[in-house]
Amino acid sequence: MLPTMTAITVTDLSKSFGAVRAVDQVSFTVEPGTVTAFLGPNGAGKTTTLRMILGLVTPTSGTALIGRTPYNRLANPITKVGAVLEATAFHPGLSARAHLEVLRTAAGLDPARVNLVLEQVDLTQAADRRIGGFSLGMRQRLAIASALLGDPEVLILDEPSNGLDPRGISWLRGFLRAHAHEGRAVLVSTHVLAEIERIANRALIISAGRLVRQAQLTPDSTDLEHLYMEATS
Ligand SMILES: Nc1ncnc2c1ncn2[C@@H]1O[C@H](COP(=O)(O)OP(=O)(O)OP(=O)(O)O)[C@@H](O)[C@H]1O
Repeated sequence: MLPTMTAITVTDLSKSFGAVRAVDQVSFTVEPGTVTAFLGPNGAGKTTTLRMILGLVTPTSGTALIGRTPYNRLANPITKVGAVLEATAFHPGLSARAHLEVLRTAAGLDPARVNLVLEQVDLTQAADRRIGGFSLGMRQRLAIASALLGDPEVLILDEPSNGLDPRGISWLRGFLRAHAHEGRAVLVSTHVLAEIERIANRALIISAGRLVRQAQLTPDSTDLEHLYMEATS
């Protein structure tokens, strides 16, 4: 287990875009050592919530804390929180290794981290190729490698299995489970219920901006699809 444990605490978080109430009074915690699935229909407010936790969207009201600190006030955020968001932009002319090296240098991390995360996401063979030539799955692996670079205690992933092949999805599942077993907190937004059901300890279901269900999950007894359909009907 890690020496310092960090959780995510979201309290009465709301965000309006003009007349659209994208997130409405949402409160939840993500405990260390767990995988929490963040589920909900298209447009329910998942990405907006994750972006508020990461300080990329300013809440209309409410708070989102990493441990006891808002993301934007963390001393060296890359070492606390790793994030994979939708449609990550990379410089197409850089190699995967160069991209990671830029991040590593900016954050003052150990040079050995680059090879380590490349290995973790199985991109070592492609490390010196231009990102412009990468497939969607390879970009997704690079986004995950970037999130892992600072060896963070909290992982926030928006649709991380997007573009991954079956081997990649299986790897991701094992990886997220292992990450939580080490005492880290994992919050993962997904539409692939069958995938997340096998590894999540907890589900948060959001619909039309409101948190409509929180449930503990057990691998054998929970029918996540049923829970989801019921909560979002
Ligand atoms: N920058 C923005 N400006 C205006 N409206 C926005 C903005 N970002 C999100 N919204 C709106 O907020 C609502 C929630 O969107 P959000 O992207 O958080 O949903 P989501 O649950 O992540 O959806 P999906 O599963 O389709 O990715 C939607 O109605 C969306 O149109």
